[in-house]
Amino acid sequence: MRGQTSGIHTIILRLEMEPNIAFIQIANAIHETGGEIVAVDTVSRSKIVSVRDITVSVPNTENEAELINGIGKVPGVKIMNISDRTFLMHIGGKLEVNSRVPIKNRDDLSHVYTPGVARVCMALHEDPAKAYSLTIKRNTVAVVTDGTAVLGLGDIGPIAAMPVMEGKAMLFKEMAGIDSFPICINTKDTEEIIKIVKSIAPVFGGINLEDISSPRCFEIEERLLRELDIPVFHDDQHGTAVVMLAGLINALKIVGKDMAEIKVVFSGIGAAGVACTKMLIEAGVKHIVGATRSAGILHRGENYDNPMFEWYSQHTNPDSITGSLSDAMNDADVFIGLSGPNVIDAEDLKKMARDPIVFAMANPIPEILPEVAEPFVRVMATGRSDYPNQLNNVLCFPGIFRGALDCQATKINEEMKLAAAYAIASIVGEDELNEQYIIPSVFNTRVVEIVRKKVIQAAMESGVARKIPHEFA
Ligand SMILES: NC(=O)C1=CN([C@@H]2O[C@H](COP(=O)(O)OP(=O)(O)OC[C@H]3O[C@@H](n4cnc5c(N)ncnc54)[C@H](O)[C@@H]3O)[C@@H](O)[C@H]2O)C=CC1
Ligand SMILES: CC(=O)C(=O)O
Ligand SMILES: [Mg+2]
Repeated sequence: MRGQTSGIHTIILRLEMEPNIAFIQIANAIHETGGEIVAVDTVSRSKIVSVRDITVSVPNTENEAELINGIGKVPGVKIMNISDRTFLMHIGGKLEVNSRVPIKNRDDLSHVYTPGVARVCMALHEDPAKAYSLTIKRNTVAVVTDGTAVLGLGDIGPIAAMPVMEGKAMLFKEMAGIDSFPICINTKDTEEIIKIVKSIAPVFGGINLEDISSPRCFEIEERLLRELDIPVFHDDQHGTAVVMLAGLINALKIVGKDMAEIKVVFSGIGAAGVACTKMLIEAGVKHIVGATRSAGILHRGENYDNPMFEWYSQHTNPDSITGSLSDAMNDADVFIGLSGPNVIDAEDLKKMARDPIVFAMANPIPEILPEVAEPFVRVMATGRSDYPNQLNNVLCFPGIFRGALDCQATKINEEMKLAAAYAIASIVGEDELNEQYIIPSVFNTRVVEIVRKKVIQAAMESGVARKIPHEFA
């Protein structure tokens, strides 16, 4: 069984072993504590001692402690070092900045820097639009957070948010060739965040807002959208909504149900939950019910302090049902979780209508683990990479920004988001579609290109493209 703590967790144990030790003793000690040997490398070997690196995947941190304890008890084996592969990959950070033009001599220097650079500065002073051809603006996106809703970890602050933001920047680069940089801001004040983002905007071709908690994230995005002329995209809202819709389009084909007929239950009415709800309403879903831990099912009969709960209660739950999340699950066709770990159980799934679809998308621990849910559901998806059907906004943000940057869109509008959702769904062919494959892999190299094309088309048709890429001319 895969662990709840953080998905695949790999450690490398450096062991010093006396020559008479049978490796099977070590393998047994690992196996007994739930570990799985991934690789064995011999570092050195002599008549007295041999040193080996054993790479082991462990289900969770408790098993790791047990495993180390177990190996420590094998006679003639000494643990020399334990390294955690995840941490090793973070040493020194995950990003660096490279220059695109070599500086080999004085002449190069005088072109890329002073005095030559001054002429370029003046050209930009006369015509700021040239920033798209003469600076990094054309291909650079800021990944902006205040660290208040980092994955499902909550308000862990801007420093602790950095590994996620560096990760997002890596994904922009690896998947779509977009340069991006983490901007982790040390304030939670809405006005201050808006002011900072507006101040840094000249450098960037787009702003990807990330892991900013609700309801502040809605105002921050709305204001920036109005006040900036470059795309501003809150990934946790719209990237998630695009990918969720893509998954649902395909899951509904499997169960033979229609958007207009289904009943959808949401857990978690935050940034992602609200945006996904809006997207489903746009896609024609009529029957949506949302529930939160504190307020239960949101309904018209109640007044809520949270403005988004108020909006939600007015725009969903047409039958004004009341009760808990568990009550909402009665006869639901689809459950969408964008909240926290283990909020539903098998009993809740048993109450659902035929062929339940469950998207338990909370990271890193879903609302219900697939191994618990699978006996009771037809289609199961999570946000994680270690289960089938990964519904994660990484399928959207690289391609949607690639498209927006390539046509110098002033914004990423609803038309572009819907186009991205249908583009992602279309990658899974009718002959390939099945319960375990409703959404393309994040490593499917066609995703970015297809999303890019459809997004550019939608931008052109909806009048927000400032440039027509040559293949569309
Ligand atoms: N798979 C994906 O691509 C994505 C997944 N997510 C996940 O969705 C969740 C929510 O993210 P955001 O909407 O950005 O955060 P948010 O802070 O805006 O909203 C969180 C919502 O979930 C509720 N919640 C939090 N912990 C809960 C718990 N233990 N039990 C029940 N309800 C709980 C909160 O009350 C709030 O309504 C996170 O776990 C996040 O990792 C978010 C974006 C993308
Ligand atoms: C995937 C993502 O953006 C999140 O869980 O916050
Ligand atoms: Mg996020």
